[in-house]
Amino acid sequence: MAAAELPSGERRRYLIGYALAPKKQQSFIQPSLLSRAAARGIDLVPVDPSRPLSDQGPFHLLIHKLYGDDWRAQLDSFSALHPSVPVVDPPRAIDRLHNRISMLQVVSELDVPLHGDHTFGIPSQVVVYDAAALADSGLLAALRFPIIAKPLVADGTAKSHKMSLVYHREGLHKLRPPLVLQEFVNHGGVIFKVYVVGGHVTCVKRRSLPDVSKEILEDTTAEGSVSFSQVSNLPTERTAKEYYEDMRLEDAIMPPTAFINELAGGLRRALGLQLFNFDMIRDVRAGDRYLVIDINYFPGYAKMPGYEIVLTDFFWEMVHDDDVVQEKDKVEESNHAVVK
Ligand SMILES: O=P(O)(O)O[C@@H]1[C@@H](OP(=O)(O)O)[C@H](OP(=O)(O)O)[C@H](O)[C@H](OP(=O)(O)O)[C@H]1OP(=O)(O)O
Ligand SMILES: Nc1ncnc2c1ncn2[C@@H]1O[C@H](COP(=O)(O)OP(=O)(O)O)[C@@H](O)[C@H]1O
Ligand SMILES: [Mg+2]
Ligand SMILES: [Mg+2]
Repeated sequence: MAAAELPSGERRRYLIGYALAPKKQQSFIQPSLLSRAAARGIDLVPVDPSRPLSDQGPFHLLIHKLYGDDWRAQLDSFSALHPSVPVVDPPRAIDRLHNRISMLQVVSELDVPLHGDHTFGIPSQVVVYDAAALADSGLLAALRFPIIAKPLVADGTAKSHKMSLVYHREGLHKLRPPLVLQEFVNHGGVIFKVYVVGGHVTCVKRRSLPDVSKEILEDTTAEGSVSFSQVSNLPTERTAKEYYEDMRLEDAIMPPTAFINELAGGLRRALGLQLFNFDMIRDVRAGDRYLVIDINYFPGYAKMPGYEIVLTDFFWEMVHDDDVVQEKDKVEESNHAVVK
């Protein structure tokens, strides 16, 4: 659809403010996105988080991935002054993704119709708040090794991506709580990344950690742990050379589209978020069982095929929904005027 036309024949333009960290701006705000959006009458402009939002714009939509109380206060006062301007997404809904327990709780509680024999869930996990709990055999009894130790907080810092694969109980001593200890599930070295942009869903395959061999799984004396960070972001050549000599990513079979769409739609509704992705693995022990292991707010969309088109369509829909809201406001105002 082309940009909306005003009665004067001019094209109506829409201003979208983005509040993103410099690294995110660099990856997301590509010239190809700016030009695609501009052709639909949408201009993307950076906001200055240190200045009142109401002094900038006027915006038809705000998108953001910034943290902290100051930023939240900024958004709150902006929304109080401009209730009809959508802010994607509400900070309270994003918060849920900053803790690896509350993040996956949503998946456990999700009630969506199942597609055929395909099921979903999350790996078994426990949360550990302090060093004493790491020595508590009762707490750990429910877990089978190997496990992945993940920082409890997922706030986008390098530290929050630092993980350890732990083969044996002894390997736990080195860890620094607060942590989530999650069962490592063999999944054929392939992860499915499902990108959600409003009602749009795209699934891509990425390399993941390789399976742990039968020998190590059965070796009760296996020792130690291995640290790693952001496997899915490792350069392909290096990953392939180090881990994946036998495995071909292109051979991995995608989960059925209907299943992915149902799951993504259910998560979108339950989370109340428009912009996120989730990481999913297929449990090799049960072929049609998928486990969600991670949910990320406003992920690296530029790596999603055709991201410019998908994001521009989303912006267009958001600003036109806004038109509906503004029209509704006008109607309500005139109704009040009549009653008065
Ligand atoms: O840096 P990018 O573009 O690879 O995107 C990161 C994501 O990679 P992905 O799109 O899933 O491949 C990345 O996803 P993973 O954690 O690798 O699953 C995160 O979403 C990361 O955000 P944050 O550091 O957790 O706040 C994302 O980083 P930010 O750019 O938002 O900091
Ligand atoms: N339970 C698990 N079983 C097997 N591999 C996992 C599991 N959890 C995470 N991984 C691997 O570790 C990587 C990083 O874990 P993830 O929870 O996605 O953290 P991050 O937020 O840093 O991306 C995943 O992309 C996947 O390769
Ligand atoms: Mg991840
Ligand atoms: Mg993550």
